[in-house]
Amino acid sequence: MASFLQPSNQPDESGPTAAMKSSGFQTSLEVETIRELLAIMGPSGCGKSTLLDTLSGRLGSNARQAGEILINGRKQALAYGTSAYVTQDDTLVTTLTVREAVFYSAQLQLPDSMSMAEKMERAEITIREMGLQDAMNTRIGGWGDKGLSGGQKRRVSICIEILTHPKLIFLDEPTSGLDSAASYYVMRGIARLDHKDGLRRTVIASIHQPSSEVFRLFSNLCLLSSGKTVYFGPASAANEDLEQGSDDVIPTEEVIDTLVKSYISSEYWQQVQVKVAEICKEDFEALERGTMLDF
Ligand SMILES: Nc1ncnc2c1ncn2[C@@H]1O[C@H](COP(=O)(O)OP(=O)(O)OP(=O)(O)O)[C@@H](O)[C@H]1O
Repeated sequence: MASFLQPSNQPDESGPTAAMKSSGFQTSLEVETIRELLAIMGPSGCGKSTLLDTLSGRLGSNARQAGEILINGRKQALAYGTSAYVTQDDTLVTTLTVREAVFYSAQLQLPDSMSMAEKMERAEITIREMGLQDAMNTRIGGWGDKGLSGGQKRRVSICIEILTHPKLIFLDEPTSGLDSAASYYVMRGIARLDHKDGLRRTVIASIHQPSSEVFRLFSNLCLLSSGKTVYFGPASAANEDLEQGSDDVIPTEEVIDTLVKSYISSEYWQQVQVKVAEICKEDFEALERGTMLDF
């Protein structure tokens, strides 16, 4: 698996890179997750959903935002179909089967240039990609009308959002309300997408208390505390970095301050700065050559 710090030699095959610098919420984050999964973690109220909303351009007008969000090193709006946002709530029509729900959605979302047969095929492939082939003809169901399990419903919601093959996928707590097995199947479906269809995606998910199996699926971790980044780097390296604590009782604010300072003076922070600068330079050079980075 490629490290998140490895430069891409083939920018035209890469997924998008989102970078957010020093927002007005005092969150400072640069995200580089080409072909990998980034977990945004932290205690309740630390700002996970806010960061996700900010990166995806969904932040409400009543919130103040500063800094900039760069996609592949450039300020640009996310074009229709290039990104998807899967919310915590499944808003599905309970009387439809999985096949019907995904196919109807394909008819609405996919371009007129695709034939009905192609749309049907895309729907079926997407259902299989998310491991729902055995539930293809099961009604979604709701209160008093037992249908799919919670985890299966979440996977149907994800199917509907990935029909257009977005390269940037935001997931807000995709495992909330699910047991550890269902959480694992949801996240494994997402993690395997690239391998199944060969399309490369950037996935950014806020996640609460993942099991160790789910955590291992993530390549990178952004750990927040009170809206500040206390760690951003390879998920596998987070343990050793954060376990160096002390037994002394220190006020929470002081601990957060120490963690933020320690992160900013760490090699991970330095490497992220270098990587973001490289991406911006690559984009500038691509612009000069007239070969824009593909999104
Ligand atoms: N960087 C920040 N600076 C200041 N306030 C922030 C910041 N990020 C989020 N907030 C505020 O903190 C509150 C909680 O944020 P948010 O809902 O994003 O947290 P969360 O981690 O997603 O919480 P939960 O896990 O409980 O869903 C919101 O009122 C939000 O406006």
